[in-house]
Amino acid sequence: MAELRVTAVHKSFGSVRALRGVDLTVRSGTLTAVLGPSGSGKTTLLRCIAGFETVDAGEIRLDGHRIAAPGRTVPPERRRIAVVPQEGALFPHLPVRGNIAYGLDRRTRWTGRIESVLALVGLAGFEHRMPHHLSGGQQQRVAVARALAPHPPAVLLDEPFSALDAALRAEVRQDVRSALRSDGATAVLVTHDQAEALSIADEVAVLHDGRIVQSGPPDLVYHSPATPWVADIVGETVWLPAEMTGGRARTPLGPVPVVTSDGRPPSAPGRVLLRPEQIEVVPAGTPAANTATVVRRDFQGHDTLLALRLTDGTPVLARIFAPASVPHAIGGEVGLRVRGAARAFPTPSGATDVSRR
Ligand SMILES: Nc1ncnc2c1ncn2[C@@H]1O[C@H](COP(=O)(O)OP(=O)(O)OP(=O)(O)O)[C@@H](O)[C@H]1O
Repeated sequence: MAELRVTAVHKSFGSVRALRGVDLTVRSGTLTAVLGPSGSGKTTLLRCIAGFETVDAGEIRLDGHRIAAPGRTVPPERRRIAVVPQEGALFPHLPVRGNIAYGLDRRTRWTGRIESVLALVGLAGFEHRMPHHLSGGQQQRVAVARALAPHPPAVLLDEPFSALDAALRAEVRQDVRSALRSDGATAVLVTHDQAEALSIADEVAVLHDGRIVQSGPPDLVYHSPATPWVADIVGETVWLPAEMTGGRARTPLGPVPVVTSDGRPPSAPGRVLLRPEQIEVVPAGTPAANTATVVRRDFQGHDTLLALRLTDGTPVLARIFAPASVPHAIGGEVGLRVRGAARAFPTPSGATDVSRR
């Protein structure tokens, strides 16, 4: 397995600038999730890495070798990078074994590699099944086994779990993650699903309009987003207008300690970011709590996301975990307190975004 390094890559289609100077490094044996909304350039980036598209500027290196630059393109078959598409695209007329053997040389077919990659994805003993006798999740596991079998230098996964239903998706992605890890694969997964990116990647790279705007470990990107846009794309947000002085912010939820990306205490008006799990719901009338009215409930099984409105009209989201200790009927009143510090974005443009929710 090899390090993958994308440096200042640009790619346009006519007047559409799909990639505008992408920098991305995927360390050997790690998985990076490229997270971005529709049209941000995820598939184009994957296709440039795989060799299905040329690059207009910049370069891509795999294990130190330059595989793409303007006027220099190593063809896809010589890159040996494996691609797992959205739906497995298995050969329907071949059994599982035949599907995996397809890309292997004759000798490797009989080394036990097919059995070992099947075991890695949790399908030991499935060699003779036909694809139409497999569930969607099993088909995707076979697609991953097929990708890993020839020991490719890198594996690219293009929204590989999007066709699976929610419960199966969580299970298959964790199994695929551990298969990639056990095999030491260098992998890039593109997705627009923030939960997927945060849950399976070693690093998350956030793509916005053809540029990586932040990359780092999932907890860093979630807790210390570089911009308000990144904050919104990686999770639910509570934006509050704030006056900031000496490491504290005056907000509609009262005084809150704040942190900034450079560690310096902000001293400007702007807005602060909290995550819904930082909002503690207590009984209405609790001393030092802010009164709020419940306007919507989104029950998610293990937790519930509450949309609330403070008495001054400010919208707030709170995540409460089952079993809820405080009644929270729609239209009812509760008290709110803040846990931990807020992230400060001392920009005067804050009010516009706050009004979105
Ligand atoms: N072959 C092409 N010809 C013209 N425009 C293209 C082509 N491929 C992609 N684009 C444009 O480039 C931009 C980025 O597209 P891309 O498919 O890479 O985004 P994406 O993040 O993968 O989106 P999605 O999540 O919807 O698949 C879009 O504006 C798209 O319309």
